[in-house]
Amino acid sequence: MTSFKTLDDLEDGQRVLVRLDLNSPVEDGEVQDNRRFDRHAETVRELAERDFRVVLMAHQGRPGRDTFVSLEQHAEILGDHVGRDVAFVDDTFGDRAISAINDLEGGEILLLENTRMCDEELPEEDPETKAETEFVRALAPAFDAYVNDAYSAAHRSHASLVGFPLALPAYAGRVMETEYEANTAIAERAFDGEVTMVVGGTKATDVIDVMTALEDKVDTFLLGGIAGELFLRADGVPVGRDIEGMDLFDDQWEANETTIRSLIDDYGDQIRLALDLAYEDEDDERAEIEVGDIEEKDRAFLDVGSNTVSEYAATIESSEAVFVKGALGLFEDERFADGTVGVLEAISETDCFSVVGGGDTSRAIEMYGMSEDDFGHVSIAGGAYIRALTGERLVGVEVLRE
Ligand SMILES: Nc1ncnc2c1ncn2[C@@H]1O[C@H](COP(=O)(O)OP(=O)(O)O)[C@@H](O)[C@H]1O
Ligand SMILES: O=C(OP(=O)(O)O)[C@H](O)COP(=O)(O)O
Repeated sequence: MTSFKTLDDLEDGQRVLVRLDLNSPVEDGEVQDNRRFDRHAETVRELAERDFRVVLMAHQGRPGRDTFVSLEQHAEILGDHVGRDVAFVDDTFGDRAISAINDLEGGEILLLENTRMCDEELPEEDPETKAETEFVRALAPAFDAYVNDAYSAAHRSHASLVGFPLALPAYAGRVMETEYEANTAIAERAFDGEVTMVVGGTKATDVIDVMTALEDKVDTFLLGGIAGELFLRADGVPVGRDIEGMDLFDDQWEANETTIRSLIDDYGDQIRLALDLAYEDEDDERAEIEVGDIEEKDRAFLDVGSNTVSEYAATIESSEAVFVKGALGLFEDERFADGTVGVLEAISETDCFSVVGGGDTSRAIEMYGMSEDDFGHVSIAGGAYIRALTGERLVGVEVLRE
């Protein structure tokens, strides 16, 4: 279904430059292990086992932010996942990088420094301009082939993602292949039965964009999270009060009220809203209330209620395909995880085709002891996943296809 070349098309024994997305949370300067390392390790291991000289590029954070750090720690974490040494050189494309690349033997792995430490990486420019940068012109001649595995960064027109494919024969890595296929399935595949989409999380515009793009493809949207509350408010329920320190409702309501109302008017039959909601009572316990009994906007709701979970689970059970974007509640707090965990468990127990995306939502899978193997695909992409769902083409994928 794709027209890009994959690792199956690579001739053995070459010098390959591989772009990964190891962008990770950083706490007190310490890079946190996460599933991006685990997934990319498969591509890296395969290349090393096939005796390629493997040179890796990746980014971390953005200049000016606390998360903008060296990739030295990433080399160690990735090495643990690959089961082989991953050497590191603190240079992106200068003499030290070139010399470390030239010293590699077949089967050895080297990670270059954070691509965003190179001035030419970040400005969003077209692939032709990126291919002319000194970064690409200096590094490309040291390689026979370029592999892009960084699906989750493929919406960025940065040199390491779009410049090299014009300078070298270009291939998709295993993560790129799998993510592309799963995340475009909703737009490109025809399913025999019902297609259901669970939408929640904190960003109303993401939810609106997905619903607008997919109203022809999805039979039922199950709403929750902050986005679901904004739809309930449009439906006349007095909800949408922030918990202290958060500012999630009023600006989003102002910016999106008209669109939400017209979505309800146009596609009301496809949209299911919570029947009940959960909140924290005076004893700090989870309590629930039917939506019809809410009279005033006097408290923050942090999850959908148990009747909603049962209803949503029943819809999931009779679906042929289920896609998830966004959490149904504040699942990081165990008291308010029932909605998110309930729908994920329902998906994991049926044999429907399923894709779970969005960085935060997919974290709930391991937090609550579920297994990734029980889902069709768990995406490691955030922004790129949303773009794929809404039919937007990803520039990093397009250059590989060309
Ligand atoms: N009612 C709610 N109140 C506060 N936070 C919520 C609520 N519902 C969902 N969330 C939060 O939404 C986050 C996920 O939002 P978002 O970033 O939009 O989705 P994702 O990261 O899955 O793409 C979760 O971390 C969750 O805590
Ligand atoms: O983590 C990433 O995106 P995501 O947070 O949307 O999943 C990518 O590495 C892109 O990073 P960027 O959003 O700093 O360009």
